[in-house]
Amino acid sequence: MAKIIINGGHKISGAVTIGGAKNSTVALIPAAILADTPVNFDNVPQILDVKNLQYILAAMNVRSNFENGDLSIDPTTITESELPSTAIKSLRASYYFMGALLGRFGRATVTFPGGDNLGSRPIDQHIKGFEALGATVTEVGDLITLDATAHGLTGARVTLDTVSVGATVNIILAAVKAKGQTIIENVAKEPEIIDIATFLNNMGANIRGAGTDTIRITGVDRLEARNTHTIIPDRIEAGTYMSMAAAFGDGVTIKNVIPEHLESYTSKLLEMGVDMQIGEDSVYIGPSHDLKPVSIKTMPYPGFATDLQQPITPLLFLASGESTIVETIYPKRNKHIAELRRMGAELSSLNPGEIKVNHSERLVGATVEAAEIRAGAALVIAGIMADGQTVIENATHILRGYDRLADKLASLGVDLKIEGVDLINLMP
Ligand SMILES: CC(=O)N[C@H]1[C@@H](OP(=O)(O)OP(=O)(O)OC[C@H]2O[C@@H](n3ccc(=O)[nH]c3=O)[C@H](O)[C@@H]2O)O[C@H](CO)[C@@H](O)[C@@H]1O
Ligand SMILES: C=C(OP(=O)(O)O)C(=O)O
Repeated sequence: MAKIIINGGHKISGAVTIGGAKNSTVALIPAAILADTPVNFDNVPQILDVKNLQYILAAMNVRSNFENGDLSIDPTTITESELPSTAIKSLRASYYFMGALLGRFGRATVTFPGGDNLGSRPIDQHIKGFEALGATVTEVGDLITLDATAHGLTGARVTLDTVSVGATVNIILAAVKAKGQTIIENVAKEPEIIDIATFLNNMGANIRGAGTDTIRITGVDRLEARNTHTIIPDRIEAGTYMSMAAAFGDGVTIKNVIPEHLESYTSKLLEMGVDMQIGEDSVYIGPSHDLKPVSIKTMPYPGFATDLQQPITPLLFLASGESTIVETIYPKRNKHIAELRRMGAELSSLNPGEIKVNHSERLVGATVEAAEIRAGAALVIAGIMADGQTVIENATHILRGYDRLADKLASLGVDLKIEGVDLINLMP
């Protein structure tokens, strides 16, 4: 079981470069199996989710090679195979193999995905989309079987009942080679969805409207990669380092950022009074003084991201009064609260989805547990701020999605070590 051990209390400074977006990468890799040629990605983050996706690809006889942030995938020898359920369960985005395998073979059998424990995470909207395109969906226990081999997939109009990133991408993957036109309404507008549409369109797909409420897809027969796809920077990783820098920094530059992807986040930091200079593709955060409390409500993009409500929390401890967070996407996403309280922080949740964060004068190191990736990110920041040693157990959740965490934090001056994870395999 991986552990992160931090000797806190030392201010951070310097520069950190943000990696490729986890939530793009974990969709692009399954999307690659739709290609009729090998595909190449760069700016790929070194995260456990990528390793597990490579493992799943290998089970389908799809070779992949990952070095120095460059990932090549050759899906031309793909075979239909049983997918390794432990790897499928290790991450949420394994659900993209449903759409991608449907698009490739007209059928798929995939174990219900894993991913972080944020409360209930249904996939009914994904299924609704697959059925609209003509797939028969059967669920037996944990196994979901999708089958459209009798008549093939045919374009259809699908209106999502809930704005869902996963359902939007999964329906795109299934529709991209379907017969005719698919129209998906009430879709998610996250930048990662635009990234995936760009990758597929550059291979010859016909996807229009990514980034708006309605996406139109006209099916094509072949997808051929002609160039390397550069993955967009991870806005959640960037937001995490911005919070860390504002909470306990002496001047930190965060590079490889698309500031437009973080507007609802940076506007909250500015409202608090964080010293921030936003450049074209970088953000400088100066030392913080006299921060004000804020009210935050998580919303689908372009609203305040649920994936940043926990990472911003340690910064809220510095504010002069009580801040409130309303978590509308995952009301039970509060596994950080008890752990931060163990470190001396004052925060509580009396009603589901409502968190009150108070000024907390001093944090002290403790042994805590990362129940999920962003709860873990909050603990990393708190551990850096705390006096003494913090041991974060169950740190695999954090390493699922934070690129080269140990190297990046060490370069900012953090005294930390990671134990119990196969680091050699995570190195370039
Ligand atoms: C791999 C990936 O990209 N993960 C992100 C993705 O997760 P994920 O794609 O799983 O999240 P969704 O956007 O689908 O979920 C949004 C909301 O819709 C609900 N819902 C979703 C699908 C469905 O079929 N039925 C349904 O009711 C969910 O319970 C949740 O309340 O978006 C989340 C919300 O921004 C982020 O926290 C995750 O980091
Ligand atoms: C919840 C997250 O990831 P996943 O959907 O992969 O579990 C996240 O990145 O914050």
